[in-house]
Amino acid sequence: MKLLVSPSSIEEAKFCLDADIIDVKRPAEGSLGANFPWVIREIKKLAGTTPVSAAIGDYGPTPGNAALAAYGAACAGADFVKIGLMFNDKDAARDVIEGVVRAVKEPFPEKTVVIAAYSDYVRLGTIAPHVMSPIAAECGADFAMIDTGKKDGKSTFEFMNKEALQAFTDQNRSLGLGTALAGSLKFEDIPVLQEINPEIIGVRGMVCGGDRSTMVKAELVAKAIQMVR
Ligand SMILES: O=C[C@H](O)COP(=O)(O)O
Repeated sequence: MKLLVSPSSIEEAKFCLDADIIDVKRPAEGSLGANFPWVIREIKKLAGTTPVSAAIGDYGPTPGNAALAAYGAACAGADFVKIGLMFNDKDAARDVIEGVVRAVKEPFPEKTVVIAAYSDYVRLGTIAPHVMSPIAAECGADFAMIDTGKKDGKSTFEFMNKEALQAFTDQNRSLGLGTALAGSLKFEDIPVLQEINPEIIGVRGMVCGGDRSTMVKAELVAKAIQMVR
């Protein structure tokens, strides 16, 4: 299980260099809010051989917008391009995922596409993670992810229990997809996450000390790395 940490700036990224994946985002623009291409570029330089991920946003059914943003993130240097589906329509999900996969993989076949659905999909009225995964697999994406869509401090574990997260991870494995789990995860969730054993867990609030709108703290990143490895 690898640790993905989400800094929101170049300054914060300096505290995340020992994580397995550095995930560039702009929390002020939503759960998977996109940061600027120059920030992705600078963090990629800073990261050296550590893979860099970039969130491109929480999207409605707008495949053109999503594909262009995905291409932009890949051109800026992201090794992982991550999109959230903030709508509930299977056909539209297929269009968005197809667009994003093609935009990234045609020029950069080695890059990784991550499709996120939200653990709080019922309250958001968005596509369920287990419905999204088979579509992501059919379209050639690499990872299916769960995150919380509304960042109000409620954790993914408040919306999906261990069994549901395990079923999602197993389903993805059988579809040939990797799994990333996130959503206000806490240090005390790490043992159960290790039992579920997704390929990646993603954190921000945990390494900010609980409030994801504050700065990432180097000592909390070190603690998370030590607990995960
Ligand atoms: O990709 C993972 C997210 O950045 C998780 O953020 P969070 O832990 O604050 O919910």
